[in-house]
Amino acid sequence: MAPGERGVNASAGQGAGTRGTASPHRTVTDASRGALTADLALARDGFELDVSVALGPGEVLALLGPNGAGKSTLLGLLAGLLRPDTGRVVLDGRVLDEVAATTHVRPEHRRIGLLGQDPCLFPHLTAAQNVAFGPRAAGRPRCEASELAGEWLDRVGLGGFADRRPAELSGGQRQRAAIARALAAAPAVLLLDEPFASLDAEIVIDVRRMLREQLAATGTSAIVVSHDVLDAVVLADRTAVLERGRIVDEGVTAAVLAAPRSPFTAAIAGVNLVLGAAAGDAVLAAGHRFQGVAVDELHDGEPAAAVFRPASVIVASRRPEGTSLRNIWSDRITAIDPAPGGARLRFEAPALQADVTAAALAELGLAPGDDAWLAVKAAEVRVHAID
Ligand SMILES: Nc1ncnc2c1ncn2[C@@H]1O[C@H](COP(=O)(O)OP(=O)(O)OP(=O)(O)O)[C@@H](O)[C@H]1O
Repeated sequence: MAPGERGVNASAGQGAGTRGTASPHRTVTDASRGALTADLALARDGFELDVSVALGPGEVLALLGPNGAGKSTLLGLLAGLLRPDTGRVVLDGRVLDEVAATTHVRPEHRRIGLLGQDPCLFPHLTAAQNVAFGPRAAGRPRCEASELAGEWLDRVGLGGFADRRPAELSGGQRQRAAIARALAAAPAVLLLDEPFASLDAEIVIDVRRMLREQLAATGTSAIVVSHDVLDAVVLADRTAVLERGRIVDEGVTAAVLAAPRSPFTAAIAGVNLVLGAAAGDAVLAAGHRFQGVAVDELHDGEPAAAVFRPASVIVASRRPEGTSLRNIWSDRITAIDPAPGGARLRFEAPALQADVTAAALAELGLAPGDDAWLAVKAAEVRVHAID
């Protein structure tokens, strides 16, 4: 593959569509490294995971989803810490798990690194010794491993901190050292489970940028579990959304956010999502017709979604009269939350949100439990098919 060419082909899902092919961030340096396919099922205490994931060489996939969706379980299976009930994991042509053939490669021999939100550095070793640990364990001579550790600490911006122990580093520096340690072991795939969750917001920006640069420079494939949509936007080529053990949305990150298929995806994208049945360029849902602009080929009666921004919703205490607005309905307010410049009103059925200015809220005189009239211009509503 030519430098700069992007050869990604992640697909994950049980019926969820895969959107787009562009891959914005990656420069793949080793086309044969980090190609992962996994079909996995695991049932445990009432929870069932059933997913297919495919990761191209050097590709970064963001895995988003609500609490308890199974994100950490999936990473545990890929890392070899958990054994699937059924399924298969193949990395660069090598079978790591094949339940039918009782094949299971142990975690330390899979070439898959796992990094959690806690850096888990050895407390009694210096930063340099921590980073040298993987190369030493892989049989590199001490001086070579130490030289490599020095190079890695430079790469992650810790050049002057080689002799410090973890307790003498800040949280951000510890996570940088942990990323250096993970990458110094030269994994084909790096799994990151909420790697920035314990860091302050301003530090996250720098550490996230550093991680993106180093993944790209090394051509390491990665799956990043996160609750933060920015991780998907900044780090990932593609995004998959996991809910209740199934992948419900997957594709190029921008496409997933622009045309969400699940309420969780819509929430992280900051848009309203009304799921229903297609009728012309509209969606029939909750007894209303949401007229919009079709961005997909729609088939009457087939599942479809209407997507619009909370700021596009007009809120009134009386039914708007004599207007050209096509979409007008009433709904009950469940909550009013502060929002930049005013308030965000949450509604019951269909469940959606509207942003109003503080002045408009005062004029409306509405409170939770009240019914309000809502309207949105058809031009502001995107309608897409759900396949
Ligand atoms: N060790 C365990 N034994 C049994 N069930 C578990 C275990 N760990 C997690 N679970 C259950 O498996 C399901 C998936 O959990 P998992 O931790 O994978 O979700 P998650 O998406 O990573 O959630 P979060 O975002 O909260 O970390 C949940 O129902 C959880 O209660």
